[in-house]
Amino acid sequence: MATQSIKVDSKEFEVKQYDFPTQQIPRLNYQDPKAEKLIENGQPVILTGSDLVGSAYHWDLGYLCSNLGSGKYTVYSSPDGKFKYYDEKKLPQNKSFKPPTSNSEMSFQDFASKLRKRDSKEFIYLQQSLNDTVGKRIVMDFTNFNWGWANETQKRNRWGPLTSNLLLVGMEGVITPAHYDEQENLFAQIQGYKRFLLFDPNQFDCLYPYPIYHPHDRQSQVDFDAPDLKRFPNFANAKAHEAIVGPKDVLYLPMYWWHQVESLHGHGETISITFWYKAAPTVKVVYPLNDGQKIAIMRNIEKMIAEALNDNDSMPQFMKTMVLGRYT
Ligand SMILES: O=C(O)C(=O)C[C@H](CCCc1ccccc1)C(=O)O
Ligand SMILES: [Zn+2]
Repeated sequence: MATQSIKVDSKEFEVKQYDFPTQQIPRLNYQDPKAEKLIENGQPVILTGSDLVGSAYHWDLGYLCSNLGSGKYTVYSSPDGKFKYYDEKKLPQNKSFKPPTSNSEMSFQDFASKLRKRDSKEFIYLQQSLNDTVGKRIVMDFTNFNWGWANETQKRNRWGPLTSNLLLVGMEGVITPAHYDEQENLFAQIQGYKRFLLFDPNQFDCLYPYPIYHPHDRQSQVDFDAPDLKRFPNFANAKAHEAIVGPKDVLYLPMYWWHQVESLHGHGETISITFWYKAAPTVKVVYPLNDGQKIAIMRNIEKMIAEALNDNDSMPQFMKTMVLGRYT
């Protein structure tokens, strides 16, 4: 695997090299009017100085072990370090689907001891929404997040309600392959370094998401390590943005923006917390539509066709009949 070293803020990072060009995402103080403008326009930006999770900067494996209580945490395991998300609710309609990762519930202490055992060939990744089973010190840290700024940002951009805070603790080298989410996201980094490869929603036709009824809905079908340009020719035109986030950074990750997330080697396990917000309700449709709105329309149409046909196997032929030779 070809790697390249990139410098960010006088720090050097060894990162995997892919076939597409990348350009850096701006890194601005959270109170900079330029940063607020970017968020308003749904453009990604790395925010410094917000202390959004300042009360969690001291979270490390040891502290979490002693303060997360004995609750169970969902830990994913992958043989190749890739953790392509899949929707378990769609497994019944996809009998032949083989999940690429396994997951199990374990105490944080068990997870931490698995992490420390260097010999384990498997990669593991803890992904758990913060709930009330955590110890009271964690609850206190959580209540001391910079909610003033978070709530003000949510209001100013007319985002919907905060839906969840996901605690992510990953081994060095774990990768969440390219996908998009349907929520606005303030991604707070606490320990370690994560490289985000971001793609504008208008790159939808370069990234070939799975069909909507597939467990990997919203994930790209393209294997970035070995892209199949026969099946996915337009991937050759993909253009990425890149953001390396470290401790105390917050990345504003706009809804519908594609992202691949890599926990970088040489800086220890990564600890992150997501702040996912529902989309701003569309009060009045304004033309021309933006790319996110077009993706929402495509998803609704795919859902309606799948429902109307009531037979996913006939969907490919139906879609080709509708488009090929007619809308080309
Ligand atoms: O914050 C984001 O949006 C990310 O993709 C962060 C990513 C883990 C996300 C795990 C996940 C993906 C889909 C549904 C629920 C959970 C990482 O940091 O590795
Ligand atoms: Zn995501």
